[in-house]
Amino acid sequence: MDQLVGLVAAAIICGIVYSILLEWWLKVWLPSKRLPPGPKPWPLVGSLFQVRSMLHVANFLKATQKLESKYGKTLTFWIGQRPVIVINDPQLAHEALIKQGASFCSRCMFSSVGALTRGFCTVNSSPQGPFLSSIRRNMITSVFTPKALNKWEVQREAAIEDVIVQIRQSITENGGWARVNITTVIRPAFYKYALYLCFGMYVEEKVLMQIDEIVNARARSVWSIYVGDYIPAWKLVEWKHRRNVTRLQQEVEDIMLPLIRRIRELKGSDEIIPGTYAESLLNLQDTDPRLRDEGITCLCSEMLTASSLSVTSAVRSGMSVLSENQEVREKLLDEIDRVVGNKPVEESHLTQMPYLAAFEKEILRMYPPAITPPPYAVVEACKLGNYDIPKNAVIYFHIHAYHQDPTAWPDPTEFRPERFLEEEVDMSCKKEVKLMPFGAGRRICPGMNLGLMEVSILIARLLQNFEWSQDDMTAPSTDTNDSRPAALSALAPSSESLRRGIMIARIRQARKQPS
Ligand code: HEM
Repeated sequence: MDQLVGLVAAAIICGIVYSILLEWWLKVWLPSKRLPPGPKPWPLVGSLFQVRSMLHVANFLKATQKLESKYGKTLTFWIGQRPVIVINDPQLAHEALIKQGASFCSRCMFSSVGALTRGFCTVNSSPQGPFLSSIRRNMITSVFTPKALNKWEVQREAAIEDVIVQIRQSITENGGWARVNITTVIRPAFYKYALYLCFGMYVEEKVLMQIDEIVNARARSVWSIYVGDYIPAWKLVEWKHRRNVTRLQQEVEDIMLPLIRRIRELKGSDEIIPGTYAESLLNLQDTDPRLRDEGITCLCSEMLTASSLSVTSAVRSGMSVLSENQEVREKLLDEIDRVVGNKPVEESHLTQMPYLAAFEKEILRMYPPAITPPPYAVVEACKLGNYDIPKNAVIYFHIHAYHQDPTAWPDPTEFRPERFLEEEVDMSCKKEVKLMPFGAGRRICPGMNLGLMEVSILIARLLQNFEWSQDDMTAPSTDTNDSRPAALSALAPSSESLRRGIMIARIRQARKQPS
């Protein structure tokens, strides 16, 4: 009995304390901040129970657009004591990323990300500072300069040829047609390429499969919000995720550490290919002791993830649109025939193919592989428009919202590559944020030119070699890595086929040459 009275008394006291806290939070603390508006958060948990699907980034961002009529295009939510600000307004995104780039250039040091990157040892996850400058500069000079890109052209061509040969083989074995999953055909070929670029050697099929599992897990963790990153006590609930992440990181190290040691031992000898990404990182290690071997494994696996996920997603969207849009398909084929005839499209041909470039931009506008960059952390408290942005704010830039803005894009839901022939749009967003599939500002994707080239070449070659049609017989997608929100897929000619990326391929018959 005494116990029951004690429990009831404790519950009443907790209730009173919570109400006082709520009153103070809503009436005193919150109004003292001039943050962008948003639903009134609850103490301790914030907006977690007010926004549906807040823990899934794509669904969360989609939900914020429904709240625009009430709060405007820039909104604040809360998880625990931390504000999460979503910028759906392209002008404000430009002000933040370009005009105030020095404040909006860091990443959030979430423990869920730290566990997967040995303490933020990737370009993507590293917070602003000298270490980021050093690894980002190294990545650009050793992988993305024209000279470095030329060096690996043969391997890129081999990866593309690998994709074509595989599809052709399936068609032959199946008696004239094949059901092709674009994702599972392209990704391993690109892992192979990226592994060669990193270590100067090819690896067995078994290792490629293992890498695919790791890449998928990384992708999932990017598209989820882990409450434990905001409310430390919640980490207990997310123990399973943390255990999986640690296991995966261990697997990456088991595969890559021996390769790194081999390069260290044989550096300078003719037993290894010179100028690989891993070798450049070992050189960097000589001057920067913060970079350990485990960190090099993270940077190399970032190369695998970055070079395969977005490219595959864009090609999958492109092929799906082409399989249903005969007019665009014919225009592309005409251009390909005119520039290369029966020869395969190569990197050097791309500058002569404006329609292919316009088609690719329209794909990236309608179906951006990343609907937001990874969340930004604000370096120091600052003003943005009329708002005060506190130092620890988490910022999401909603790329999909900018690409569908009716004031920037006439008929934004219509798929029309010609819009990019009529108007030059700068994807680096220096003057304005309009088309931002690669992010913008100091963290803009360093692989932009390579990504654009790979997507164009793959689309052109897949179209040159095969006839594509939708596969209406397959089951709905179980691809958990498809980050596109349902609203975005709904804009596609056939939303389910686009999500699945599974299509029927046949060998393309020779076309009549255009006059
Ligand atoms: C169609 C292809 C691609 C798309 C759409 C894409 C998109 C993006 C986006 C949206 C970001 C975030 C930028 C920001 O934070 O503002 C990013 C960052 C990054 N991307 Fe890409 N990317 C592509 C291809 C590639 C390729 C091929 C590589 C490398 C092989 C690459 C490497 C990276 C890296 C390292 C970062 C992190 C940059 C940083 O945080 O400083 N990307 N990418």
